[in-house]
Amino acid sequence: MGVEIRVEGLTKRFGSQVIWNDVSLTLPAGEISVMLGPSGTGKSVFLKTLVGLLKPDAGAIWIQDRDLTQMRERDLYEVRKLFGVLFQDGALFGSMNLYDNVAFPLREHTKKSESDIRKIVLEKMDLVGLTGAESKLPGEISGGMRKRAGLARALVLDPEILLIDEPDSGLDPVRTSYINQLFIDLNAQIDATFLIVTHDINSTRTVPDNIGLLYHRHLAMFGPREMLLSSEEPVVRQFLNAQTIGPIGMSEEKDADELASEEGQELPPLPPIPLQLSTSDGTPRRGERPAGDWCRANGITPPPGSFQSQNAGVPGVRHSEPTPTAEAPVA
Ligand SMILES: Nc1ncnc2c1ncn2[C@@H]1O[C@H](COP(=O)(O)OP(=O)(O)OP(=O)(O)O)[C@@H](O)[C@H]1O
Repeated sequence: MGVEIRVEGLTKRFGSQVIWNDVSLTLPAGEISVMLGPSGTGKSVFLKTLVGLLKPDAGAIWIQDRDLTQMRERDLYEVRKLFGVLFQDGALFGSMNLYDNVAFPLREHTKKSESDIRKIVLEKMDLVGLTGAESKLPGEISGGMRKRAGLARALVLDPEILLIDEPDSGLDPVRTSYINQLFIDLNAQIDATFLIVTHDINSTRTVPDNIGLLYHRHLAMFGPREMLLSSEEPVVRQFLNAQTIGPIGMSEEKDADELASEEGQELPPLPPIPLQLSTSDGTPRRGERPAGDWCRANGITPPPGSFQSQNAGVPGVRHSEPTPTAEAPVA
């Protein structure tokens, strides 16, 4: 059973540099949320703060009625066991084979016997489609396989919360689709609360139950997928629809001259809201809602053509309904 995380008024600074200010949101238990934002807006810092690796300058992080920001190191150590974290590169030990990498947290944090460890490691490797690759070294496999090995390792302690930093960085579109499907299937199976940091708009439009956008040192918006995909708020609209017209420029904010030059230009229409990815075997997920539910409940007319396909509706989109399989190693 995943747990809810409630973030209240969180602020993080490094010296005089404010990373983000007064961030408040609730990651609903068992649901998949995505955090987006231009480079350098502090998405990774947000993940590290949630897991207690960085201390915020103000605010609270409530997990199971306890504020993580006020905990002593010993309690923090216990609470961290609720988390599984997948770092960008999988953070595998290069000299250990995949089996030993995945077994590592069990050997470090539990007193389980090697035969129990073996059962768990093989089960998690199977879950991420890596059966048979146990003896490979991280350097011998593709980036996608490394990420899945990192995911298996993040799963061995049966986390309630899974934090995933840019799972698609360095992956081609097909492998990104495989890993997206894997997240949906895993979420149904383990029912943990997922937070995924990504730059990939197509994944953002089809995978999560909720979307957040960090921009210009604050949380521009956080809410259900349909709310953000139908939003007319300029920053949200521009970012989620990968458009050039809007307040976001090449180096974060456009200046007054750049904005003035856009005056009178018509915004491209909002693309259709795609169907959300469903599990490969039809198993329902806790966060899943009927298509169009949020729009109906809030009296919003979705863009024409919405909820007709999983086409993400923005340039460069892929059509795919992948199922997880092993990938060929990259030479
Ligand atoms: N330990 C640290 N000490 C000082 N500054 C830091 C530290 N960690 C991150 N920063 C700064 O915080 C800002 C946000 O970094 P972060 O890596 O969280 O951004 P991001 O949104 O994840 O970027 P990207 O999308 O490019 O990965 C950057 O300016 C970075 O230099």
